[in-house]
Amino acid sequence: MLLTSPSPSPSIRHPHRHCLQPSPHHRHRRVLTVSAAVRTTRIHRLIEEQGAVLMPGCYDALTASIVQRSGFPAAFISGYALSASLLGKPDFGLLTPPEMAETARFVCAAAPLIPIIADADTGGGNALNVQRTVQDLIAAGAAGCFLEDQAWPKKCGHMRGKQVIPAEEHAIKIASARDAIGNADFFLVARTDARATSSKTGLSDAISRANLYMEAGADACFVEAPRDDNELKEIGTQTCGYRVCNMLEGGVTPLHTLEELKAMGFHLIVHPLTTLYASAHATMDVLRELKEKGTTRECLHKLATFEEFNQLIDLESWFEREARYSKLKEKVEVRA
Ligand SMILES: C[C@](O)(C(=O)O)[C@H](CC(=O)O)C(=O)O
Ligand SMILES: [Mg+2]
Repeated sequence: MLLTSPSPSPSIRHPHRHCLQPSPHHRHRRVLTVSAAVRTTRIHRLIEEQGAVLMPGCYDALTASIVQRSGFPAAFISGYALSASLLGKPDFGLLTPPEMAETARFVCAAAPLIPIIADADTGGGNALNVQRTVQDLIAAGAAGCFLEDQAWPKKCGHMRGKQVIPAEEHAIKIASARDAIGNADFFLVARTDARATSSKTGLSDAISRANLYMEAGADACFVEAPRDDNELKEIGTQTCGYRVCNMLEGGVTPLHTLEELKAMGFHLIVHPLTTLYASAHATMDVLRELKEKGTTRECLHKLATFEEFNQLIDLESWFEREARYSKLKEKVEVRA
């Protein structure tokens, strides 16, 4: 045993946690084994209650607050969407972990009622960088993170030209993330991008990596970019632990409903780019019209109204607060 994690607090056991049967997909050398005791976090509890959890992506306080108000039980801060919204750049390894942690602080404060998982990309370097990244996300209020095995600089999982680091190296990063988490309420998703590295062996390599990362201490695994339903089903039966599925509109994986994916064995269903694409589409549409016609008079139905938007950001509660402190000021002035 190379590394062990601190003993987690005793908690509920669940059937998906470990592969009890040796599987052909356990072909990587076991470099480390962490404690098999079971952890529980907000995300574990949600999965146990709902079976499968639908998690839209967000990229700022406003989108996070809309996700919460729309009644979703959890959200995901997408690296792709943050790279686009903060930098105006593609998901090409340009976004840094401190930028993600800083955004996570605003996002988590804006949607305090739901757990929010942040995209940690590759963790910013080796096992030590991973620990700083994880601790910054915990301090920001995030409920978990995705940590992927791409080589830096990484790329969006559905783009060409991705490379992965050796499986054992990523397993060590997962174990170091587990150590950094300690007893914090933080859910660790190990992602592998190995499916894209070979059309012949990519899927089985990805599955075997996912299982190795589960042994190293992840709470869930995420095989990125399966190509069809057969691949989804194979991942849903051959990987251990809870499973993440990524529903990217326009990506390489067919889109499915929550219920369909639940039946295939998935537990966290992420729609990372739905809010980003919806707002980009709506903005382009309305600006095209403004440019053409010189006014928005005829497309007001495409915009939130002044009242709607003020409601969204809870304006009334700020007027109430203002009034409360004005009254207090009057009282203080009368006494003086
Ligand atoms: C999930 C993801 O990591 C993200 O940053 O949102 C991206 C987006 C996507 O392509 O779906 C990824 O998969 O790399
Ligand atoms: Mg990402």
